[in-house]
Amino acid sequence: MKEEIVSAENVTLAFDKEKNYALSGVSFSIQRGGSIAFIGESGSGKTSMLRILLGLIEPTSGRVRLFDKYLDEVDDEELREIRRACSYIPQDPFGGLPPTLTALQAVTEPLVITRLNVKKTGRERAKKLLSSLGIGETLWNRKLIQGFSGGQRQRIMLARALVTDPKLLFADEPTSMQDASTRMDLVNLIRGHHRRGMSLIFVTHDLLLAKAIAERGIVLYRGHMCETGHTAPLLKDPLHPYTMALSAALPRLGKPIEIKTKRRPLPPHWKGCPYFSLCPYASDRCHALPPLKKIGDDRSVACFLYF
Ligand SMILES: Nc1ncnc2c1ncn2[C@@H]1O[C@H](COP(=O)(O)OP(=O)(O)OP(=O)(O)O)[C@@H](O)[C@H]1O
Repeated sequence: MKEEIVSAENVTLAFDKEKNYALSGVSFSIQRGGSIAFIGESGSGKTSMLRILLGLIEPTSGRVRLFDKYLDEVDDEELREIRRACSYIPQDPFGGLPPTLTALQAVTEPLVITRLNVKKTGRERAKKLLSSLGIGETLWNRKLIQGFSGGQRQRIMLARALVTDPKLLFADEPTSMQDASTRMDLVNLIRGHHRRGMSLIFVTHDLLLAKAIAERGIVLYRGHMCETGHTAPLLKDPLHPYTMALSAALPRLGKPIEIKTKRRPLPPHWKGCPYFSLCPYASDRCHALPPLKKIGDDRSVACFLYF
């Protein structure tokens, strides 16, 4: 059986004293070489989850284990060692790179920080990664990061993340500024590293992209897990009304699928289903919070339609 590389146990995160939760009871695990996508709209808690997994913020409750170590038990050196095995692509390409370096310097910098080979082979690897992402020789040496566009910076961030051959990649909407063709270059590069053993935690609002890149998905809505499972059935046969709405919103040929949503005001300190205010199937039962129910081998859904 494969080793578990990441696990989150009932993670919650509250940002204020009123206990408005950015995350509520999120649990999952990934085995070595596995991949998972967090899928959800803006504000659903995807980035907060990544930052907790990286040890950048502490959860209000719950625990995270990376490479068999609980993050709340490791000392600084152990945390540094864990981080050396990981790469993180933050969401913001404008804040995520040192502005006064050239592209090549920005990509080789992690090799210096992680004390990996920065000499010939490291530089060659950096150049190869940049070229494969359309940042050629004329750009990588001559131009400083501050002169690159958002989309180009995203590609440089990906090269910088992959140059150390990480065991685990955390990627937060890494293709959001790409057009359709360059997006596939990024996706294919990530997939190639994943096929060679890299584990992956990917954040996106796009169900289709989640399927292209990750084997499993967790659909988050207002910090709650609505549905989990393999990404292909999540897309093809969504069970939770929120996943249905995400799937229906995807561009497709022919007549668009219409999902009737209702808008109901939520009372303050609502403790029921987080999707209640928009759900076309909401009933009185949904004033309680539906637990995540296992449906089949690798599918769970938190909705009273399935109880
Ligand atoms: N530092 C903070 N202080 C207060 N609230 C915060 C803070 N960071 C995030 N939040 C809130 O937590 C919730 C989840 O935010 P998060 O950034 O994790 O969502 P997201 O799904 O990544 O959104 P996006 O796709 O827009 O980046 C949001 O309601 C957000 O306003």
